[in-house]
Amino acid sequence: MGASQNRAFYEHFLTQQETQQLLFIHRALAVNGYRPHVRSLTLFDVVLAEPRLLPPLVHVRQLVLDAVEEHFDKPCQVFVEHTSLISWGPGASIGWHHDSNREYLAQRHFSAVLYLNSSDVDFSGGTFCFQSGSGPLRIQPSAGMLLLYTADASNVHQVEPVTAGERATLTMWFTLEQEHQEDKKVLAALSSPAMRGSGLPPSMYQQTPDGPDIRLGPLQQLGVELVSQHQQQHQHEPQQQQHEQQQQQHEQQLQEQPPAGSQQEQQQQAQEQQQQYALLAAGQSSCAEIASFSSVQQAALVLYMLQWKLCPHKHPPLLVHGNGAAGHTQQHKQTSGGSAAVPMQSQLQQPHPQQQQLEQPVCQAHIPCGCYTDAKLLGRARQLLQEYLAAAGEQLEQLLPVWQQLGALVAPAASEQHHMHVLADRC
Ligand SMILES: O=C(O)CCC(=O)C(=O)O
Ligand SMILES: [Fe+2]
Repeated sequence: MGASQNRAFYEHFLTQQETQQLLFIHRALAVNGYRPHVRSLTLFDVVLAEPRLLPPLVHVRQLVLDAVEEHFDKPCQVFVEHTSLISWGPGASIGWHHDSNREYLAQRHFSAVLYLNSSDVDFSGGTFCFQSGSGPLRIQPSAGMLLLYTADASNVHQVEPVTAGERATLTMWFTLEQEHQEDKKVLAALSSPAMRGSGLPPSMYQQTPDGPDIRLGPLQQLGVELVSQHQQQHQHEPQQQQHEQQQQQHEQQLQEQPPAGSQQEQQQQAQEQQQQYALLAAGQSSCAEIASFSSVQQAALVLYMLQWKLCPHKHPPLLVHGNGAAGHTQQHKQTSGGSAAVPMQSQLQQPHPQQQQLEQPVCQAHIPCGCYTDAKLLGRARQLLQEYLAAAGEQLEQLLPVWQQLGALVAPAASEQHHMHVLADRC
């Protein structure tokens, strides 16, 4: 990876298989684009034209978002503003500009260009250049390479004309302003009166307190759905009693806690705690509640885990159980090649007394997928785990069963685990 504060590039961000999938989607669906010699396909187009092709695109979109948040050090603060698969034919070019140089583009804070094919192999020309004091910094596109830069005037750039062949990219912009996020725009457009039918079926997105989120749509394909506890109570009356008990326990816990901040803060906290999610295994006669969450942040951890199931290499996360001792972790690192274990216990500054008494082993997340570099993966997983654990706080003892159940959901059957390790070794 090459990097400076306001730009970075990763040479092999995607595998050949991933780039091929995106190229296929582009070739299957792209239409003549917004400029001469350009063909383009937005996320909106894919949702509309062939939603079955969404998962590989949504998967890569999430990888790029993770990379942006990590490189620009904005964990969980960045929203995708626009996603397009774009190809340029002979004659296409763009002169010197930066990506937020119009009033209607002011919400764009970061840009990402993911190259899906290579110059001098698939096309000629099409060199990307950053303006710099000592003369242009020239970047030759190569398949799987990701370029990140801030969209402001510190990154004036151009693309030289393509002279032969077709130059293909996944181009994305990102915003820090939630109201400009793509998911909401796509859903609003799809639900507008101008569209025939009644808009995008809710099975293709999920509602969260932050609004509809199209990224969660693929959960359906995993046989899992995320519902609010409120919905669940109404859909599954027999479970109501149990939930009422849980809620009472929560309220009791809240009352027992020493006063923290103003009454208003406490009320807000209580409200947040009530905004719970349950992750349900779909298609079961009685919905199996797998976990409940007090914030989207925590749900994100679970989704993050589940997204691994969409990995084209089929490397889901493995949840391994150990005693949390360094020796175990080390041994695991050695046997699993480049992948890494995340010792959850070490994230805790003050282990909960009940946790110390636990006879049960502490869960460790072991995520072997080679799509991520270890550093990126670890950074993201650590951050999410930290947030999860901080939020779990007093409820830590509830965490273990949650992870165990999640493990059953996302990890392969025991017989497949050896195979997974073999795959992980090759990453
Ligand atoms: O395709 C590229 O390499 C960059 C394109 C670009 O600068 C833009 O679309 O604003
Ligand atoms: Fe640009």
